[in-house]
Amino acid sequence: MQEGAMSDEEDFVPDLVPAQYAPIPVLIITGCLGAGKTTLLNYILTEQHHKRIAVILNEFGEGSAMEKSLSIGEEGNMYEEWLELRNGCLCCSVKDNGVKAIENLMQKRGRFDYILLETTGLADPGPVASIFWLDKELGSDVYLDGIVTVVDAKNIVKTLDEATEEAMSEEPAEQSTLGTPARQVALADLLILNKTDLVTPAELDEIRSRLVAINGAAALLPTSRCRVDLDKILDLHAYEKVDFKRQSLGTVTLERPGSVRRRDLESFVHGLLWEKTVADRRGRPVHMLRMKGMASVVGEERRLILQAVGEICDTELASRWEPDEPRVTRLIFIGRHLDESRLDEAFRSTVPVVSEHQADAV
Ligand SMILES: Nc1nc2c(ncn2[C@@H]2O[C@H](COP(=O)(O)OP(=O)(O)OP(=O)(O)O)[C@@H](O)[C@H]2O)c(=O)[nH]1
Ligand SMILES: [Zn+2]
Repeated sequence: MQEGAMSDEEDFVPDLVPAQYAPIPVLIITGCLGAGKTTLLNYILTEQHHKRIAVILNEFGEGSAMEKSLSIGEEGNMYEEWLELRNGCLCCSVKDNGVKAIENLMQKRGRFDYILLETTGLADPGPVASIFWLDKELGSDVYLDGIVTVVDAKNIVKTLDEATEEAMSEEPAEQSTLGTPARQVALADLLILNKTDLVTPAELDEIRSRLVAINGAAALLPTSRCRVDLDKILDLHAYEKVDFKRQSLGTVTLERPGSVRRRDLESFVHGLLWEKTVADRRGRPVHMLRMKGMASVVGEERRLILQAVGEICDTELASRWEPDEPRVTRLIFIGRHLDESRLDEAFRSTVPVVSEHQADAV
């Protein structure tokens, strides 16, 4: 009830007070237990980043200095404690998925300009990521800058194999047979291949091809102790630009010059994600983990960005097309049972290219 009253009041505010704060980017850091997530956090915080960073820890592992320095709340309680870090950074630890922490963090607005959120090693990052689109109030405060998955080079092949076996024995037939480790890889915008000091160059090659087979769209940075160039991690803007350089087994891209109707595009995406209208040659419906897209929509000067994590989808208008920039629509899919020609066929038949003078038919 109070919340309702508050948002009513807020509705009047924009007329009187100019928007004071721009939405703050949130970077989700995920990866298996012990992969190096906290090492990455600590590294980012100690490097020069010219940002005031707020950190949200979603769990307590053993061992890391930062985690130890936080006292742990009672088991099962929603717990939150704030800690001032170097360079005016803030740190907070929570036992839930981090959304409540972000809401609370917003009360400290103005004291930070970037949020790092470390998920538990056992978690599928999908639900956390999609909350930024589902929760509209939260969505005006923060935006998802990207998902970084830290991979333990020493263990990843074994972890992927075991998790897939486990998932296959548990799940009923046509359900997701991808374990959490593979989902973490699939959802990544950036893969940090950590602990390269513990493997041979030949092993590294094998790991790379395993990762690329699951997610060929993510950038991949091999490293030790997460010492990566911060420019490659912070401000990813993974959901604003759509990069199509790579391709692989688990990744399909479709590209068509020209403009399309927004409603055609949406019905294609809905059919794909919800009605499962597209299947591979063996009749298995596409199991989409991630989709990113950028479209040129008739009658619209800005590019339309499409995003999906699992079945949750979001569209948003982004930057303007330059006057002489060729209009193009591109979609990238990461998932299973992806058959490029079937997808392309469905795309062509559902989303015809239309010319600008047909714009009134939108
Ligand atoms: N040899 C080696 N050890 C590393 C590297 N990166 C991190 N470690 C060690 O691996 C262990 C786990 O690192 P963390 O950063 O705590 O991993 P995490 O992903 O946060 O772990 P959880 O929060 O428990 O899931 C620590 O003992 C690190 O010092 C690396 O590149 N090489
Ligand atoms: Zn950790």
